[in-house]
Amino acid sequence: MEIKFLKKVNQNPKGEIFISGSKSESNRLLILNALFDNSIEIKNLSNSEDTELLQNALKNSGNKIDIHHAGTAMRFLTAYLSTQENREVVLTGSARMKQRPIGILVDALNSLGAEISYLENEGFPSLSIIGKKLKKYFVELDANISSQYITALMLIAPKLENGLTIRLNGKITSLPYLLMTVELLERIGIQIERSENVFRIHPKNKIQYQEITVESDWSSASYFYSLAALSENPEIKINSYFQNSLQGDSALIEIYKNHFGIESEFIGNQIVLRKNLSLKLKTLNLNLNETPDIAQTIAVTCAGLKMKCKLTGLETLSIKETDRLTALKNELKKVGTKVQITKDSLEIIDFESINEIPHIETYNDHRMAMSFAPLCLLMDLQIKSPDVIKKSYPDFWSDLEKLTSV
Ligand SMILES: O=C(O)C1=C[C@@H](OP(=O)(O)O)[C@@H](O)[C@H](O)C1
Ligand SMILES: C=C(OP(=O)(O)O)C(=O)O
Repeated sequence: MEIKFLKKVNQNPKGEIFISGSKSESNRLLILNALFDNSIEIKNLSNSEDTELLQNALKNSGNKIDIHHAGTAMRFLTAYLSTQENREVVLTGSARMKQRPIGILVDALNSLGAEISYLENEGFPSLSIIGKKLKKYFVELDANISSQYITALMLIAPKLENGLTIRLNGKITSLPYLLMTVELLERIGIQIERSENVFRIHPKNKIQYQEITVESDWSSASYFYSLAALSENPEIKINSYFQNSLQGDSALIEIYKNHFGIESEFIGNQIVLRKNLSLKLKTLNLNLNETPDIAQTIAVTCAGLKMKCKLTGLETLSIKETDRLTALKNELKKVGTKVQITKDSLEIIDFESINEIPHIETYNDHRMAMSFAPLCLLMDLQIKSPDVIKKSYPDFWSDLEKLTSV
């Protein structure tokens, strides 16, 4: 097994990096392009493996698509393929993908007239999808498991004959991702009305040719906020970000300012991260239901700073690339951090000294590798299967090195 040895770095991180486009925005725009005759010229598309997998899947006209571990792509393609008349496809994925639930989306699509069935376990991939013209225009579904199901429906909605009214039941999880979908649809000229938990998406057959520049990925930026927080005098420049972000993870600006003293100065589309050393660190209480992908980053920042915290709203973490709550508990222990978890929370309760170099397991989860890496400012550590980072951020190791080897 490949291992990355990270030697303790003595310098303060400094330098400039260019992070590629948001994986979430890119994946939405690729589906919209497939539906609307490539009318969008996408600039700064994500170079993540997940986006590449989706791009290849959309070019694949065969009858089997393996989407590996790309959850967003799996959900969006399920909806997309179910509307492609005269096509029959088996949509499958990695072993982990076959444990990530998709029943809520499949039920919703089948209730609209789709013909999707399970090839292995009920409620989970692999799927057999027979493309159909979906004629109904009302659907309701539970919104508390994954917002990706709802986005998947919203993306195909304008192409349905009568558009689609979506009623969401229960608490909406990961809400900013839904709002991102709404804003992107509106940007390409689709009309949407919302009243509380009901979204009405109007039909549209054609859109105008246009260029959209994807903002760089905020979840990827989180690791450098953590790096800044764990150092004394950082000066990290990250590109290219917008003051009006569609990405919920841009909440990092406020979270790292208020709790870790990291100031983000916008200079055009560049953000310069510096540290305000006068902020007194206090126990952190945060609900991360709207920003699940930065939970690991924040937990590890707290561990590195020996700062107690209680992170809540984490109920979706157990069905992501791995069970992220259990993975965090196991690996934080190796860096001397005692953690208690419940099904929706993580609490750092104590710290102890460690006598050996931690070997961090990554559980096929890119975010486990990247969230632990900034600890190299404090200790030597080893990260197993470092290539996992390619799922969202193939340049991560070289960018980290650039900032820590000045
Ligand atoms: O729509 C999206 O692009 C995403 C939605 C979120 O998933 P859930 O809605 O399942 O929490 C997030 O965790 C994922 O990385 C990307
Ligand atoms: C959860 C994630 O991705 P996905 O659900 O698309 O596999 C992620 O990138 O953290």
